[in-house]
Amino acid sequence: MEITFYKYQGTGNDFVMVDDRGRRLDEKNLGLVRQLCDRKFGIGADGLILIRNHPDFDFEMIYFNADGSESMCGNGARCAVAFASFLGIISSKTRFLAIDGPHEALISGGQVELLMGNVDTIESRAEDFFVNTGSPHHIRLVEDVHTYPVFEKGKTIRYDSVYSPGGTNVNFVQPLAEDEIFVRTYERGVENETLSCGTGVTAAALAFGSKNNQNLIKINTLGGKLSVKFQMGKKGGFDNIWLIGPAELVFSGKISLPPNL
Ligand SMILES: N[C@@H](CCC[C@H](N)C(=O)O)C(=O)O
Repeated sequence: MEITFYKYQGTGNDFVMVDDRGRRLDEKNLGLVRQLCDRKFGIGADGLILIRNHPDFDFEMIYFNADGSESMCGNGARCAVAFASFLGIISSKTRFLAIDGPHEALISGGQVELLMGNVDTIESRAEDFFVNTGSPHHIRLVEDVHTYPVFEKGKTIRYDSVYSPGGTNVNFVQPLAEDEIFVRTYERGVENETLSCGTGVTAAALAFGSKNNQNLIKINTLGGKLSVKFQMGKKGGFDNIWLIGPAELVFSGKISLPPNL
């Protein structure tokens, strides 16, 4: 079978996108997901995204990590909105469905503003924090994120028994100003550091912003800049959480799948 694919990136978090409105791909075929995301034997990406029709929404985003596991992906969702716009499914505004529920988004000049799900609470974990922003995120504040051993420490926390069996993503956050942070993330499902993680920087912004009483946080990642704005509720929750940043088509092509897939 031949598949037409589109490669997108959002602050260096990269995704293979497939217009699967014709339902040609079997989402249970994890071998296929891994093959497409493999950087040596496939196209190469942190994740695969299928765009499908949905009766109640503009489209549905199905997201897979490179290892075939499913989760919510903030950067992937921003790229999916850019892809849906490219395909002519949406214009400047959309309402779509992801694994964690409905989302809204705005797109203009390559920037996508994504409304994230509400967050009820930030949990303390000794000196660290845990926040679920559609996917699970452990947050640790560090003094110098550039020299921090993100892979080694991230992998250890990702497999900590407190997060078993699902595991967690792990974010290391260096404060730069009272409203600005640098974030590096070890992502489960990629099992490595990625250049940026949208749900991760959102979790980091909520934890950092609530500590500093700021509701608009500038974010730096290895792959570029994002921002997160939100409202803090009286009961320790957060709503109106927007993840804002660029999403870009890098290239497109066709791939012939081996017969065993
Ligand atoms: N890169 C993503 C997060 C993808 C999901 C994560 N790896 C998980 O398994 O929870 C983002 O931009 O949010």
